[in-house]
Amino acid sequence: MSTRVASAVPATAETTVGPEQPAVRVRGLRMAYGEQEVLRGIDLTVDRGEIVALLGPNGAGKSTTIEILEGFRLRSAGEVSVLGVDPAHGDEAWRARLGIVLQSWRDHAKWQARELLLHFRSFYRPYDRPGAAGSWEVDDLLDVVGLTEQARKPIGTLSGGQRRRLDIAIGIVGRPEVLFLDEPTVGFDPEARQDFHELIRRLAQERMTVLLTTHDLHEAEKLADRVLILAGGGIVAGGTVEELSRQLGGDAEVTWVSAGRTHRTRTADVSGFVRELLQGDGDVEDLRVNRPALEDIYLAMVRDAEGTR
Ligand SMILES: Nc1ncnc2c1ncn2[C@@H]1O[C@H](COP(=O)(O)OP(=O)(O)OP(=O)(O)O)[C@@H](O)[C@H]1O
Repeated sequence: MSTRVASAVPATAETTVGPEQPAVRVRGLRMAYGEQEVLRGIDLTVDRGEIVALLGPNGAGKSTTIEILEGFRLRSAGEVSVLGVDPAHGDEAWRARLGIVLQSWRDHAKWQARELLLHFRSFYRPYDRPGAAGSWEVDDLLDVVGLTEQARKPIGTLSGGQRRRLDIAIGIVGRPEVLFLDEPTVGFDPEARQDFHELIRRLAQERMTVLLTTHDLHEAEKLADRVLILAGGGIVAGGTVEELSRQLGGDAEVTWVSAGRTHRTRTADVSGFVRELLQGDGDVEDLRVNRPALEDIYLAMVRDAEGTR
């Protein structure tokens, strides 16, 4: 757990976050490490109960962004609010409303999973609110993350995927309102990945807000309501995966052969174009439509954004 950070960032007024207010709101966020400017003024909003994936290449600033939101790192400039509080000034009661799963985490290899969860739960118990579900019963939580059999095993004997599930259990033991996950499924096999996606979706149905980072476009596609692509110091695109596909890869390539010659054109309106083509006088053979894969579009966009830095 991090210690609280002192801040040069002016405090913003604390507000109560109602259902209509976003869980996370960021405006003009900038971050420099010495001379290196990593974030150049990013804006993002995450609504209550939403699952948002922050996608981007190595070094894009994904961890930096969520560490600022968690209150672990002080920003250079910009406005940030998480559950109505500026993270640079968040107190322990605010911190108890967040869940955090870092990229890697190590504990003493001889501790047992159940013991460790009981220990972490004791930090959250004082902040359980009357009438609310409160922090998890540890045995229920072990069951939910699929670690019942490993409950009393030393942590050092867990596999990589089991260790990651324990990290996630630690992150959610206080039943957070907002959960930050930094590359949560690294080391998971496909089955564990699918279980994890189901778990996160189930938690989001209970109005938990999730902001996760990933390199994996397929993971973002499977899990997130919305994807934000961070590259070159800014959010270069955002939306649902379908919106991104339309926004970024709207033009499909249509090829066909007519009178022995191959023709090629790009269009956003494939059906309209093909209808007109087929209604025309010429013969049309070997008609093909190619849409670029989302992955190719993503890679091209990241290359563009990095090229303009
Ligand atoms: N404490 C630090 N001091 C100096 N530079 C840092 C520090 N932390 C991160 N950086 C630099 O900031 C940039 C962004 O790093 P960050 O870890 O936020 O990126 P990321 O998108 O999470 O990358 P990855 O996908 O590899 O985890 C990198 O160039 C990194 O070297």
